Amino acid sequence: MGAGKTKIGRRVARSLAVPFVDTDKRIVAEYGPITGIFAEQGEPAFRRLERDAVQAALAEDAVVSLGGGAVLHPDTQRDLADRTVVLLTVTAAAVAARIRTDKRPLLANGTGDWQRIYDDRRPIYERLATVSFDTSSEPIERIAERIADWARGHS
Ligand SMILES: Nc1ncnc2c1ncn2[C@@H]1O[C@H](COP(=O)(O)OP(=O)(O)OP(=O)(O)O)[C@@H](O)[C@H]1O
Ligand SMILES: O=C(O)C1=C[C@@H](O)[C@@H](O)[C@H](O)C1
Ligand SMILES: [Mg+2]
Repeated sequence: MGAGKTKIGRRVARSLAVPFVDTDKRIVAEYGPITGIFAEQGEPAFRRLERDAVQAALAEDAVVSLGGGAVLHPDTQRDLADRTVVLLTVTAAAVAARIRTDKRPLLANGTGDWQRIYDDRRPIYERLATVSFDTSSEPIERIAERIADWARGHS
């Protein structure tokens, strides 16, 4: 969470001249704020909606930014196994300055939870990643350009 998937993903897509899809934004557009979905229906319900959004997005020819927990779904793990997956990492110190916790229900108790969640998920993120970029200390535009350059060389 807060690594820059949405902001950097959008710029990577623009640089590669392909469409951009953010699965969180699609869910919000259809069902309203994520905090409300978590509060009213619970996390498992959110994960089901998210899985549907991810499946639809991965059928498109696009740069897709996933929600931070999308990879928890086993079907998404399977789908990503043969895709180009860019892992964005960030240090706890850098993310503390970025995250507005009120928009992220899983961080309602503060950024201390961020590290715990990251540590829990790290093996999944790293297993699925084709390549990894750290976003802690460079501007968004610069990181996006490095990723787009990598992608052009990779395909
Ligand atoms: N390299 C960067 N340098 C400084 N600020 C950044 C950088 N990347 C992202 N940010 C800022 O951090 C915040 C979170 O970025 P963004 O929403 O893109 O993260 P995310 O990975 O999509 O998070 P989530 O998992 O919650 O969807 C934004 O306010 C963004 O402007
Ligand atoms: O890391 C997570 O589990 C989440 C990250 C966000 O992108 C949203 O999908 C939601 O707040 C849950
Ligand atoms: Mg995002």
